[in-house]
Amino acid sequence: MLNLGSIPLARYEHQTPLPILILQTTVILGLGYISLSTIFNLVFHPLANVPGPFWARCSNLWGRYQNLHGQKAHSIHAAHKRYGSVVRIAPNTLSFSSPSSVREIYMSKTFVKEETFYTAKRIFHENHLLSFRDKAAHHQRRKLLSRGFSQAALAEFEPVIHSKIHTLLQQLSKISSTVSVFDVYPWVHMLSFDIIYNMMFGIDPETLTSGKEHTVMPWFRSWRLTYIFKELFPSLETYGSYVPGKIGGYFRDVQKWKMFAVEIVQSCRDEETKTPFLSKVLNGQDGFLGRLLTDSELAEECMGGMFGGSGTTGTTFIYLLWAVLQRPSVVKKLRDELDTAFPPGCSSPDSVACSKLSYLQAVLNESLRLYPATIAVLPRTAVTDTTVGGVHIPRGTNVATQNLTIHRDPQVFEDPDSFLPERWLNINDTGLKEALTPFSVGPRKCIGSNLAEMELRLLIALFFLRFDATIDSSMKEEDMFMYDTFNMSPAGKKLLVSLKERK
Ligand code: HEM
Repeated sequence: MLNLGSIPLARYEHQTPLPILILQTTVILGLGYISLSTIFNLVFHPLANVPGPFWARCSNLWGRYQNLHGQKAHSIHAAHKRYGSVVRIAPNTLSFSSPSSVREIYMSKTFVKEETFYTAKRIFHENHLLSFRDKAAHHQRRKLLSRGFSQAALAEFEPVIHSKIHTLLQQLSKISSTVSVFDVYPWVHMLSFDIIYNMMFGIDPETLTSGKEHTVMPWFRSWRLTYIFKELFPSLETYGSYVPGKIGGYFRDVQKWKMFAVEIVQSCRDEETKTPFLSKVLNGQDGFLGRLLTDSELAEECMGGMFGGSGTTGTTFIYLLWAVLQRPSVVKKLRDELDTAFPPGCSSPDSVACSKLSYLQAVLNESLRLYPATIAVLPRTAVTDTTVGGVHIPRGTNVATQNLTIHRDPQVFEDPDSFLPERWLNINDTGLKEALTPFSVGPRKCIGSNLAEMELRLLIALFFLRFDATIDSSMKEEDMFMYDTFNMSPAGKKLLVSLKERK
């Protein structure tokens, strides 16, 4: 006998449950989207004819993956060697290797900072000088903050730099009298941290004196990880601190850092601080906003300044030691110049006297060339159709150069991979100078370049006048691999040296 009731039941039993159905559809649509966009990127995209690594032409994930592994600048450099002066490093992004393109891109009004990359560089939900994309807003903020980096502000600040370098050298001398080999890396970074913290907040964090990490330092390291994650998932900017576990922990650290910085700014305001930086900007109007900055905005600027000003100078000096100490003839020439300029019993070197030393400057230039603290691409987006190096750039395309490649251009720098300070002596070739862009160029050039150079010149002079140093034989090239996270640092995060006070 026919059982009519069994027919709908059987049909129901063969139906796929709704959640599985949704999942299947999502996967199919997702795969369809990825396949279509890959085909579009490879075949129909306006940049489809520009050469580049296959996966970079397919998807942005190539660059994100390189970022996560600190390899991006190196992979782009290798791509230029393989494919030539214009390389497609993401479906919508071109990298240029010729020094002339640096000026074409970074001095032109046709480009703005690229959105994902620079929004990720915000610290805690607000723009700071580095992250602004709007030109008018940036121009006014830069005008305000420039007061804090003026020649007058730096001259006022120079005694602090001297005193901090003096503390560093005392500590190094003390350590070297007890151990034969030690790691100079954390000490040099404490120096640059103490200097910039002092400049921004007018407070001495005394990490050099105590030899211990400051509370802020781990939060600061966490921030460098948050911007890598934010580039991958921009919505983490808003929700990051709610994510459980380690990744959310980085975002919560940044939150703590922000609260800490706001408190300091508040107390500086209450005490009408005399810090070289804050005293110049606390009571100045931001012309774009038409008002004073809030404590939160100021805190963000100080935190941005700390990012710009600590790892960068510290890392530059570490690489300078690494390069110079392996070359006794360079040490001798530097030392001869210093001994002549500052004979025993003479006053201590100051920034004006150091800026006149041509060999010292040559050594610094060569270190900034081979080991620029920012080796990475600095992406910009075209706001209208334009050209770079004769290549048509449609509106909306991202373009960039990176110092790792510009500074090793064999057409400008003979024997580009060798450390040769002599190339900077008596130069008639303006091309050489123009191709040295460690601080970038144009309206977004580093605002702290004068501070950085002043700090580094003094440190080089005082260090080499006082110590004989050698690199420990256990140090390997791999330890000094330039690990790229926008600002680079040596992969091994150490520099083992032996020091002796000079007689
Ligand atoms: C050797 C040391 C340094 C190097 C190699 C360096 C390099 C750079 C570079 C390449 C840029 C351009 C970034 C971009 O376009 O995305 C930049 C911007 C910046 N740097 Fe430095 N920097 C150094 C030291 C400093 C110091 C000491 C400060 C002090 C606060 C600082 C603060 C900044 C700021 C605030 C910006 C953003 C400027 C703007 O967009 O208007 N930097 N730096």
